[in-house]
Amino acid sequence: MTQSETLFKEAQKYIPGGVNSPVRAFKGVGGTPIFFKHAEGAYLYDEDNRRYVDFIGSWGPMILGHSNKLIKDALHAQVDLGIGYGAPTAIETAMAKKVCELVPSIELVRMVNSGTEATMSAVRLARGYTGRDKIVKFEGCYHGHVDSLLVKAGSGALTLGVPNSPGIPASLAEHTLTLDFNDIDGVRKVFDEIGDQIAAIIVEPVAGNMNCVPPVPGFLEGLRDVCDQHGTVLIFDEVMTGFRVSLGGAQGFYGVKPDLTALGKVLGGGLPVGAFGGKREIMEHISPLGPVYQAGTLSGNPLAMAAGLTTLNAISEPGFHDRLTEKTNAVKDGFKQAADEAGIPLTVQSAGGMFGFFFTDEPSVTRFDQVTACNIERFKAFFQGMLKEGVYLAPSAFEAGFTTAALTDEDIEFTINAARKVMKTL
Ligand SMILES: Cc1ncc(COP(=O)(O)O)c(C=O)c1O
Ligand SMILES: N[C@H](C=O)CCC(=O)O
Repeated sequence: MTQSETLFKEAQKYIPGGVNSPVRAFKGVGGTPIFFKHAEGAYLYDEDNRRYVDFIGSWGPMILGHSNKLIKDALHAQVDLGIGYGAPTAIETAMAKKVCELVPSIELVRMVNSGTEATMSAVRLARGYTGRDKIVKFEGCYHGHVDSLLVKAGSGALTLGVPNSPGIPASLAEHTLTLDFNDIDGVRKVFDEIGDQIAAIIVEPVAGNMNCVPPVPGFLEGLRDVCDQHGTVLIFDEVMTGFRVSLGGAQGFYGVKPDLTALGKVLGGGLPVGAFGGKREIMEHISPLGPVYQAGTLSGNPLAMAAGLTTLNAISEPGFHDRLTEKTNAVKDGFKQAADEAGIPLTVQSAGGMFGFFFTDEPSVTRFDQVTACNIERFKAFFQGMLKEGVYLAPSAFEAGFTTAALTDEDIEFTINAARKVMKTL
């Protein structure tokens, strides 16, 4: 037995399914999840001392790579000052200022502890602001495990076949309308009928929880237009895309301004952080300025702020995202070439520092039904083959992959050589 197998057996005695978040259980690919004990730069090291080139980066936050010295130093310095005070600190304001500078649609921002809290609070605010109950989301998009948003959801909910989770009252779910991602005509049709009842549209501007599906030209612009016409709040869930697709997130990359934005992942530099922010006029409805209640014992805690602000400063270095995108493109082109050489139909898509690959004949994947029609068995075999070769990809065909600044040319070459070898076995 490997150490991971032993540890997984023990974990299952005390933790549901042996994991603290479902996708980690490897149910989407089979086999035993790998237990890690150490990470450095582009690499993860498991309990059996095997090294893996990591393309998950703790599900996105580790954009600088693991155990980054700048972040470790910032954390050590903050620990010496105190771990948390439950009261205002200067670093929270510095963080909020930085977020507002990097994401110009955000005029006021509130820190929370996870992406889930960020989207949950943004939806509550949109409902409180408009006085309407209904919200629109898109099939295959995942916005955390928020009751109103776990309807036809992506990520682990899709991987495990429970996109509509039990435990959510029908009387709540009926306020969530789920439409097709990238279908602006479908959105317009619904808004023509009941637009005046819809509080918010929430969307992942690049869908990263049904693999990686960028918006088709006109989709995000169309959402902006529909929301303007109907007094509906447009929420971009940039928990995954924020500071990753570009320094200004997907909204900076595609040039469409939402009313509210949910952030997480990169924002916390690896610590548990989320945030929501946007137009001053809307954000002023949040407590204590306004009546929409929202709070958090550990919100804005100084350790998370130190790791997050250090990350945001580091990625603000000129050219950071160009270099990250180059790395992503090299991986993307390498996977495609490896597949072509082996005669395996593959489509690879990306946006900045995120990517996804689909075992399909379709030249591009823009719709949810195309995602689910892909060859999942081939994905599983590829995943397992790459794992054996020492490359750690997301353990589900419905998750995006992430590149980090720590990836070297040699790591990318190593990964592409592994892909060449594995593609030939599929
Ligand atoms: C787009 C998106 N929104 C929200 C979330 C929820 O974030 P968290 O897992 O930090 O609660 C995630 C990831 O889980 C995500 O990818
Ligand atoms: N797709 C999820 C977040 O982006 C994966 C993280 C998780 O749910 O554990």
